[in-house]
Amino acid sequence: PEDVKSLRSVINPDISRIRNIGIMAHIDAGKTTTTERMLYYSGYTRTLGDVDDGDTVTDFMVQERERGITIQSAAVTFDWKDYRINLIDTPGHVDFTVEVERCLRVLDGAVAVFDASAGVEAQTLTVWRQADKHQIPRICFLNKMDKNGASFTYAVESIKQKLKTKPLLLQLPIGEEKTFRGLVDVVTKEQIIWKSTSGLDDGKIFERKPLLEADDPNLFQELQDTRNALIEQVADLDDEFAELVLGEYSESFDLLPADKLQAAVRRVTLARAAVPVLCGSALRNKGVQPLLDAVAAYLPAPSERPGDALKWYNDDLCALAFKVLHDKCRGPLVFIRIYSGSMKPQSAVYNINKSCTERMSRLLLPFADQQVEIPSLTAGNIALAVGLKQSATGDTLVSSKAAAAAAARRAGRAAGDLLLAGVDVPEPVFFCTMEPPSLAEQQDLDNALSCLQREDPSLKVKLDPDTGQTVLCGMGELHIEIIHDRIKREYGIDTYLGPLQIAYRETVLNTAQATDTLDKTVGEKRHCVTVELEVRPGHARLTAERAATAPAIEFAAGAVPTELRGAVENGIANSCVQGPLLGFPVQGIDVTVQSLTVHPDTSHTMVSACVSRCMQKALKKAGIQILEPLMNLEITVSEDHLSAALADLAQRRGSVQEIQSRQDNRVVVAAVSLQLPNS
Ligand SMILES: Nc1nc2c(ncn2[C@@H]2O[C@H](COP(=O)(O)OP(=O)(O)OP(=O)(O)O)[C@@H](O)[C@H]2O)c(=O)[nH]1
Repeated sequence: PEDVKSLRSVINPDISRIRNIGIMAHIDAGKTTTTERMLYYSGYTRTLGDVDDGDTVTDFMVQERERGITIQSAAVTFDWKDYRINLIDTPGHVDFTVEVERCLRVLDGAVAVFDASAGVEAQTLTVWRQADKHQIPRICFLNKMDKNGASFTYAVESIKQKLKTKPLLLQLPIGEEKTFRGLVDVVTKEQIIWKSTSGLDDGKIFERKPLLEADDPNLFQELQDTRNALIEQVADLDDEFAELVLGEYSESFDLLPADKLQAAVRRVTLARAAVPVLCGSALRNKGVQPLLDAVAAYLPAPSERPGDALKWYNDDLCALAFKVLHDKCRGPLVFIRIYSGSMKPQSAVYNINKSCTERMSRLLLPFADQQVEIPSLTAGNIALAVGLKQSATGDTLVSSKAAAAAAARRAGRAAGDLLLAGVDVPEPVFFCTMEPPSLAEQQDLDNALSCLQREDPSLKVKLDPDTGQTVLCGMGELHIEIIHDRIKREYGIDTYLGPLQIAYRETVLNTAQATDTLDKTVGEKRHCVTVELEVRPGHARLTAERAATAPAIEFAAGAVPTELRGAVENGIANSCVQGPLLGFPVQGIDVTVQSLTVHPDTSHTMVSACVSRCMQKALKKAGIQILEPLMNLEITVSEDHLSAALADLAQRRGSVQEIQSRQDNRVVVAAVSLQLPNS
């Protein structure tokens, strides 16, 4: 049909016209619905997809359609007016924060979507902090203005309080809840009303006209007040604008041209001094087009973002692989963000992380639900490369080894240091065994798991040394379930999952000393070691950084010759792999090696073995404590259910940190040790 935009429009738009943005939100705030509407209004999809029917473009994995939540973040490209928008759909579930983090690295800006009846919720706070860390300018979209309980004022206040940011009100809603029907544009002083045409109510048609006092005196007054406050707020944050306001327009803000205000709001947003706030209802098809205008107007182009790649590489290629998908027919598809230079199909790239050269066959643009083959792509863009076999999520790609060396010289660093990003992966908290239906399928299973690990660095796969079974370690129950599901659907292996277990840790309660001697003659040689050591609770035991780290080791003065330190450290590390109580890793301990006596013929392996055995003794004597993973949670309940929720928390040994009020509801902020679903 003709009304679907030609997908072969501009391939390489001017960099100032590119917007690489993400949508971040609490689960169920309406991210998917908003994305769908964006694609629809920009002309790339013919029908309005509906999440509830499981028929959307971005939620393309089968499991996602069934579960109705977004797991894999997919990049989608579309054009809005003269802008190329690359949208990276970030997941909202807490099991997938690693995915969120990875996507944030390639974004230049973000839209935070909120449920206007709930304000800022827990997951948004987490993602918001991650975006702070990556210095990403944002705009806020208060969605669900049509919903019962929706409140613009409440949501704005919650943004101010919880996100500790300065909201810039660029719009006001016309009506609220059932009566929500349009917006006031505070910058241009216009009203935007969506027309209910008979039949198709898809929100494509709306009217924009100046809001006059006669239209609605109260709303008009509200607009005046909000606009004056906005102007003062922006003048406070931007000197150039302050000069203008204090000079030419000091008599009347009314005459201040919209484009001057807009330019100042843009500067303030890019400087991350404040955050524009817009509102609407994606489901009711209201507010999405102005949101797209705001993305173009206020969020940065790739060239407006800080970064060293351009400085290092000049016009040479420098790109980041930020996502790997495995496609049945085409093999691995690697999503790539280009920071400098350009890319061509049928060309070689050098992967700095893997120190290898690879060839890509084709280059695709992920236009809405179609992938369009392209002849080249320049800096600032996002593409899909076909044919890269080694590159994994987080790898840096450049044109050649020589180019990497040249860039390293310019940066005054080693080539291996010029990586764009490493992804910090938190320690997994759940694990379980996975078995193929027959031994013959073990190899296929291993292959499937290694593909999945390339896509998802938060999935860990181990071999149980005692049973030889494959063990999956993941971020949550849902994470492991989805991996299981994908192995069945995508690789055709119906695996058996053992019971889910929690990845506990062991630590010591007290200080204890132990000595041990190992005396063994192997062949001609006598190996003889005596060690004396002390273990005690690590002094930084309870801080988060320390939590996952290896023991801190000290050597008493003169006790251990330098050439044997490695062997002693190995012995200590080995003893911490499996704690003496339940066999979980030992962490949060300090060790002092007080003395070591070694017969001249003794091998390093024997030294390690003796130290390890001595450690086990000391650990047992020191008394072992099990550490449980803790989960922070937020429970929203009505007043009537508060006591029941608190009782349930108490039963689970949860600790309540705070009870807040949110409109008519109460919000319990608590920490609970992670428990198995049916325990
Ligand atoms: N009343 C109302 N409901 C909405 C609106 N937008 C979305 N919803 C509903 O909210 C629910 C969640 O919407 P989604 O778009 O799936 O939300 P999401 O943030 O993508 O959810 P996850 O992918 O699971 O994180 C669906 O039932 C939508 O129909 C809105 O503007 N108003």
